[in-house]
Amino acid sequence: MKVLHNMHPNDTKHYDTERLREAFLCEELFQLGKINVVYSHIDRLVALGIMPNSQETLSLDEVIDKKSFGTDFFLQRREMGIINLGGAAVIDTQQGRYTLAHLDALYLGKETQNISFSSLDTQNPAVLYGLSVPAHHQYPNKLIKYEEARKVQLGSLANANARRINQYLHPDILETCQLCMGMTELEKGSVWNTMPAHTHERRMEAYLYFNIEPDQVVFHFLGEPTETRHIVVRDKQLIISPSWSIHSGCGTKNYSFVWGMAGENQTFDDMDFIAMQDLR
Ligand SMILES: O=C(O)C(=O)C[C@H](O)C(=O)CO
Ligand SMILES: [Zn+2]
Repeated sequence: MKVLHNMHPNDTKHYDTERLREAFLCEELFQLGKINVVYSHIDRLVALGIMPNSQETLSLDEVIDKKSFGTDFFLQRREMGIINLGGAAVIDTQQGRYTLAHLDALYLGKETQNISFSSLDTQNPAVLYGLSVPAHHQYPNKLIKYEEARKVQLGSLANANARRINQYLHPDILETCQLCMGMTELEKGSVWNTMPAHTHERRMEAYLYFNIEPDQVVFHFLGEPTETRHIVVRDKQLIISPSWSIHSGCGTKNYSFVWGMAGENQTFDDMDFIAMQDLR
């Protein structure tokens, strides 16, 4: 399990490229036949990269032992959201079986047990991206199909930021303790996400970029609004963004990303927008 620590904005100003990448970026979350786990001390968010091949089932309990989390099983005191970025997947739990097509999502509430993952298509393995945070109430498990996610259209082609936000774990769709999760798709010809940039003091955020071709990159912008830095991000790489940091990106071509938030509130619009003239 990879562990990422908190960073202070005053320290971050002095980071060079390597140190920035170490603190904010996870380069290799997905490996065929494996479950990879990243533990961030920011709001105790855990990111999981789960890529079962069609021959074997991957069991969460085999990767996350009692010692790592101090509980009898992973979701004993946690909740989790999963979005499938690959081929069809089956997720089995003691409470039920769920089939996820490409871009479907699943919410697993506190106390869900015996979780395992398999791919249905030999040619096209499932690519399951999970986020988990502490939870103190049990809400029911729920499958959210891509079509059922709440759709919000933002930006314009003229500003190179036309994009669709798909909100899966959102208070209008289902109740969760704190986890919010969704996926943003940029239209062809649009390259900017989340600009004008914002922060939200009450929530941290994680961005998992995908649909980036091998010869393309996204420049992800982070830092305090007056002390911005960038990290070059490639396909299926993860950025962890503390609440004091902007989180925005500009690609060399259109791309998509999964965002997830945890913290004090679930009010999506509770953002402090940065005026363009204040960005530095
Ligand atoms: O493209 C966007 O804008 C986003 O996807 C914004 C994120 O959802 C976000 O930053 C929510 O706070
Ligand atoms: Zn945000």
